[in-house]
Amino acid sequence: MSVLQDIIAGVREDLDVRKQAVSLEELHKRVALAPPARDGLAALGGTDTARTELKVIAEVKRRSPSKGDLAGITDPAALAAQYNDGGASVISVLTEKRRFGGSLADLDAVRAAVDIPVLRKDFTCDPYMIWEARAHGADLVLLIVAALRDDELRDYLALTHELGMNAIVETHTAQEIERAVSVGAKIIGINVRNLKTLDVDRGVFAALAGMIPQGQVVIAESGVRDAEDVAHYASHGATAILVGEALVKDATPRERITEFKIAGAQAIRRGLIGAE
Ligand SMILES: O=P(O)(O)OC[C@@H](O)[C@@H](O)c1c[nH]c2ccccc12
Repeated sequence: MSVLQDIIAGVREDLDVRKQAVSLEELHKRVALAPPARDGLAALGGTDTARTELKVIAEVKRRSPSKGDLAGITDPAALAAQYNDGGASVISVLTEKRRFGGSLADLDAVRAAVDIPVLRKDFTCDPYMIWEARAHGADLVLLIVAALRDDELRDYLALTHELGMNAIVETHTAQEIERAVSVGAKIIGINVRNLKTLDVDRGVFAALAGMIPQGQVVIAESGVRDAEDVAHYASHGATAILVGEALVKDATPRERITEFKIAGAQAIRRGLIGAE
């Protein structure tokens, strides 16, 4: 079994427990009463024609299969507030429990702490999880192409939009990008972490980003360590970067995000001058 299949098997077991506790009908009611979703696509610059700044999606990430414990985040709300103050456009909250140490409680805490859009980052493998995300105040969900068939990808994307949310459609290969584009994904993430080996190869972004049609939001996911990595992704066409480890381990994440935003904007400006 691949790492991804293995993770999803655990996600399904945990999901069964939650389904017993809260029925889909109950979630429908909660969603009907929830305030409407915020516009995550606009927050990521999806409606801009010219890219002048690099957006940052800052992640609340406690643990990962490749690195183990990353940070003992005692107050996810306080961390999210720092991300917000530093200039993040979206906060990502990992809710997967077994490998990433996350929870819906983390999502709730972050949702209550910030006004910007929040991404529920999980291994979406059932429509229930999309309803659940919305019921807990999420504005975006993650759909991983490698984990879904085309019909599922289409259905889940449609449900996400019906609930007023946006999806980040995550890819790793040229073929997955083609699938994401063909189902009409507006926000496409390229995760440079190989799901089989868990190795990071930042060159993957540069190799694949050009395949994504103009006008789509392109997110560089994983492996941002410093301003140089940020500049690398920005100069190869990223609209946004998704950063976890580097921020949760930093003593001053607010300042770090600001630094990343400056590095990103500079790289974009250099690219524009170079293209003249
Ligand atoms: O901690 P990093 O290297 O900055 O990576 C963040 C993010 O890209 C990573 O957490 C991630 C990308 N796609 C995922 C899917 C599921 C879980 C986690 C992820």
